Amino acid sequence: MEAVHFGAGNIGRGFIGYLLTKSGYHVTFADISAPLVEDLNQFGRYHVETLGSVRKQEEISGICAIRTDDVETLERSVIRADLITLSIGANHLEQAGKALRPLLMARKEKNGAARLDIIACENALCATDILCKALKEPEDDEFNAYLSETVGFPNCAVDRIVPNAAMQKELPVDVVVEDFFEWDIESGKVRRNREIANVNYVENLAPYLERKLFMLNGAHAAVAYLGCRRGYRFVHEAILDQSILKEVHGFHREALAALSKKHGLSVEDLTKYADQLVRRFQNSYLQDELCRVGRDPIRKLSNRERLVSPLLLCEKYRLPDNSILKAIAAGYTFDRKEDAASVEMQKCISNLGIEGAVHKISGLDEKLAERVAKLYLLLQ
Ligand SMILES: NC(=O)c1ccc[n+]([C@@H]2O[C@H](COP(=O)([O-])OP(=O)(O)OC[C@H]3O[C@@H](n4cnc5c(N)ncnc54)[C@H](O)[C@@H]3O)[C@@H](O)[C@H]2O)c1
Ligand SMILES: O=P(O)(O)OC[C@@H](O)[C@@H](O)[C@H](O)[C@H](O)CO
Repeated sequence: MEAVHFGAGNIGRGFIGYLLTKSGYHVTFADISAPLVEDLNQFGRYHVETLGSVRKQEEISGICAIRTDDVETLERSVIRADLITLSIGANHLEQAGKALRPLLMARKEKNGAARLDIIACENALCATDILCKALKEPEDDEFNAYLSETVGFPNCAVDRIVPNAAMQKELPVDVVVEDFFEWDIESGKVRRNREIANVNYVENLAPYLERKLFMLNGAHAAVAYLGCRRGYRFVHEAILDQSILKEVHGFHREALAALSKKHGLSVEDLTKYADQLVRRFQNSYLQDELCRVGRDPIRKLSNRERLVSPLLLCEKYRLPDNSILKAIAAGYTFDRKEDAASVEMQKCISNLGIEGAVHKISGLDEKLAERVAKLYLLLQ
């Protein structure tokens, strides 16, 4: 089985490429970064080092890589692929969909009968749907019919903490990961790849996806933004701070009450899930930097994302929401010169004031924007 994976970054190498190779796929990475592609081709392998109380190193071999601007080579790989996956960042999906369209048109001509699945493995609600929408050509019924009949577009939830590796690496393309992983894929939309090892194929993805995005990524963002305020560098340091831990517990209580109400999930199971998340955040071996976890605050603070979505669910069910609001307020204080979105967000706050910025970026109404603004001022 042939897989093409777009985005040979942390999660691409540390989780998707890792699991697909272990499931017997030959993985070809496609990336915009020329040096990364060169390194992957030079070594043809990399190590995945699991960091925790037990350490282990595994070698992933037999892989290769293509630059996304090497369109001819990429087209050949897309034509023969059984599976295409992506982890390039949710913001890049639209552009990637447009770039993938001519490659799939070529596949339709040369290998049109072969089934294929395309799965976007990003932290976003229904990332594959975003890609699929960008791929379709409004004027081309024949191409759209080909996609509908032959290509599966399952959404998924993807979970493994893969930080930027701080330690000395044997190869420049080696990655470090935590022990835990979970990949939930929408089973009804799969056309071909039904046996990826250790994947949880589920009929109804929404509870899994929202649980992961709200409880892991939402609380992770809260740790990052509150932790940066207090001058911490790493997730495991920030979560040791009792005042931050208290906010994380509060965030989890609020988000899990809303998730339980919406999806009928048991509070007890969600509480166990939350406890496990805190233990994962406490993993000091990972050396996961708060600036990675908080990166791109405009995306994280937007409307259909990890912080505002659970807030709106709490509003809908009239549930307590103060810790989620506090995490959002802390998000607006994120100010890192190296993070372009944080610079843009700070400019937006200077131009519109905090309430105006919250309205623009998070799409919150006057009442909620005012509550965020009050908490934001308290954090200053
Ligand atoms: N790192 C994690 O812990 C983790 C876990 C779960 C999900 N994710 C999600 O996975 C995605 C990637 O995150 P990451 O941490 O691996 O980031 P990363 O920056 O390490 O990797 C992203 C890679 O995508 C490449 N890229 C960007 N645009 C591209 C394009 N159009 N075509 C091909 N390659 C492109 C970049 O060059 C880079 O190598 C994000 O959506 C993130 O939210 C990350
Ligand atoms: O990747 P982001 O920027 O959407 O979010 C940062 C982290 O919360 C995220 O990468 C987690 O480490 C990951 O989602 C764990 O599965």
